[in-house]
Amino acid sequence: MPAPETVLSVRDLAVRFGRSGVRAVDGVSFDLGTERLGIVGESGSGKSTLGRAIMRLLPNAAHVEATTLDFDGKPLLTRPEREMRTLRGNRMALIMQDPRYSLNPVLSVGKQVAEAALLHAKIGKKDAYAKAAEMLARVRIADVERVMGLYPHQISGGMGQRVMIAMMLLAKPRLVVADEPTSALDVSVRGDVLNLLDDLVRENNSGLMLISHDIRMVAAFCQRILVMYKGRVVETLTKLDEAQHPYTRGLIASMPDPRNPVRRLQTLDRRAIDAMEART
Ligand SMILES: Nc1ncnc2c1ncn2[C@@H]1O[C@H](COP(=O)(O)OP(=O)(O)OP(=O)(O)O)[C@@H](O)[C@H]1O
Repeated sequence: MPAPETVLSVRDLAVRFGRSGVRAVDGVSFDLGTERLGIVGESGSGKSTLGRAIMRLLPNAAHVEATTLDFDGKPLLTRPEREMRTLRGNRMALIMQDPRYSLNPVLSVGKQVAEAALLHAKIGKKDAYAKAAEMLARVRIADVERVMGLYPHQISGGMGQRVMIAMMLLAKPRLVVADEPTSALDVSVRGDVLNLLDDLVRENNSGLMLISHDIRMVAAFCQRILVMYKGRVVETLTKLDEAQHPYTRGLIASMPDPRNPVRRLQTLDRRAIDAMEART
């Protein structure tokens, strides 16, 4: 029986696309507590597939297997889709790269945050708009009245992520999966969005999976990092200078270092990485 603070328990999770397809996720195991866990890897390493498998949001062509995939101590893989929909709207939340795809395009920002308030804050219609305005101010949107009247296509990516986080402050999810939540944003607002995400998970005692290709950003924000290569976890780190695997070192060397921006970036030495993987 997992400890009460275990949000998610994953053992031997594997995902295949198509009958004979390669394993996009291959034997991944980890526990997530009420912590910030980073999932990093290059493009195609299986990060998003892992996040979506946990949310049960993969297309039908995906075959998902695991010896354990428990959320709050209960198995996820056998839950009916109806239950999953309820879970996703309440206890589990997904933040994607472009928030405009997660927001309802035909509802104004004010209306959709007010609907979230009606659903989760157990208040009447009259108070829902006031609550929505309060939440939008909490995510540091300055001109709340104006923004409430806008539609998702009229707001910036950074504003969209703030609106998503405002709705999650109402839903109080136990698990937040954030898949590249800042990669489409201007550098100037990335830090603000990460800080809001931090407030969200701290306030609700949630577990956070932060998926990103940017190992430096993840290391600055998360307490633990799983490094993925070809669907497998090759290394778990708490700090970048613990990295032993040539792939992890390659990922670090291939990302710009804000303290040393003129350094020449390296490319991955795939021969060394594959030789190391063949030994394990
Ligand atoms: N719907 C799908 N059908 C078939 N193959 C897929 C599907 N989704 C992902 N894959 C494959 O699974 C592997 C892992 O992809 P995934 O998107 O999880 O990687 P990623 O690390 O998140 O990369 P990126 O950062 O580019 O999104 C890739 O080889 C990809 O082509």
